[in-house]
Amino acid sequence: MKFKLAAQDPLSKARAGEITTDHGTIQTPIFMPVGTAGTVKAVHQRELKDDIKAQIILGNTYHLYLRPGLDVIEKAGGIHKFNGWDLPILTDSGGYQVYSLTEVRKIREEGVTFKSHIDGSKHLFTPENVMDIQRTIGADIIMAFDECTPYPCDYTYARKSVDMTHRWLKRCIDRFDTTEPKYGYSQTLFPIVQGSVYKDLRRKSAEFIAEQNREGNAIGGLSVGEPAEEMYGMTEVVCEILPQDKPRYLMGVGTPINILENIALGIDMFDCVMPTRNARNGMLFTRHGFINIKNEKWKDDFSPIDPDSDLFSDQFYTKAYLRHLIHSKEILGAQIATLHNLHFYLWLVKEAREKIISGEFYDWKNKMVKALAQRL
Ligand SMILES: CO[C@@H]1O[C@H](CNc2nc3cc4c(=O)[nH]c(N)nc4cc3[nH]2)[C@H]2OC(C)(C)O[C@@H]12
Repeated sequence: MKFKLAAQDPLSKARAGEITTDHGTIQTPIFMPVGTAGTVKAVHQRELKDDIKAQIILGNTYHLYLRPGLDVIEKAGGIHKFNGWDLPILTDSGGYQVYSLTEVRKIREEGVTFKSHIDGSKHLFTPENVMDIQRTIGADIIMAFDECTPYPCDYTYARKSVDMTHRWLKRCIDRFDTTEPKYGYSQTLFPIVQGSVYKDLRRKSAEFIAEQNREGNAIGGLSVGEPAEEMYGMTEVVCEILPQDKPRYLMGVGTPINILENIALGIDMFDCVMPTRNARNGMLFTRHGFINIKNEKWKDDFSPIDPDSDLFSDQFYTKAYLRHLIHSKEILGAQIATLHNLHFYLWLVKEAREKIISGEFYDWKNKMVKALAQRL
């Protein structure tokens, strides 16, 4: 994997770049639609590629390991062959999902035992087997096995947690660097900075992660309920330490405003369930603010969903019709709203990239953040 910086904003830490993988290039800043179980919910791969112009999507080790299972994915020839997405894929390592999805789990030095949220079967994830699992799934970028420190947590817990995450990282690196890709294309391992909301722990973790000299670095333990200002404070501290010449991935972020503020702090890659999950509930993001399409006010509004958008379905369908579909929990409603939000998120990061290159990012970002906060 290669990363080339194209431009840096003179008034902020924002940068524009390009990541090259064996499945294609990624223009950064980039938003990565979440396709947890091998599908971005309610959207076809063709729509993702041609209409939304997604450049990379996410899969999840925990979900894919449980269902359809590694045997099916291996027989298919890896995740790209299985789901038909032939552009880059990134898989999260499962640590977070075990923490957010399962009741019964035990975290030990060896790893994490957990019961499947699907059938209650018992499993063990260790740094070593999570590397093997991600080799078998076959994503282009894979994440280290870490503990996403819960929020809030006291300093002692956070310090112990980040130390364990660092010991687990060494085990991930040892395993990853002594195994080969299974399907003939290269894979890259990203380590993950932890440290909760404690600046000294964040600095210590960022320094340790930077020392590993991997091809990209992630920031975890955020977007877990902390106030946005705390998130920005930790991102700022970590980006001062992570190397300039490697992409920085802020996991699980976020709202359109979170994304713009973190681009200004030096983040290159984002993922979040918000545009897909909230779409299914009728929350639409636009450049003029956000719309709760279920609101009475849209009942007989026959204007296009988004007149500013070049997306077919944003022009073809009306707000009144989409409101009806969402109220009726019609599948087409989820499809139209999801297409709209993902198209908007990809437009937003593309617009940010162009403003960084033209040197206009700082003023544009401040104007856009004000607009995005409006309820329409
Ligand atoms: C705003 O959406 C809710 O917030 C969560 C996203 N926030 C998030 N922070 C993360 C941190 C880590 C981490 O430290 N390590 C690893 N390996 N992966 C991670 C994944 C993460 N995602 C979504 O997760 C749920 C589905 C609970 O609600 C969404």
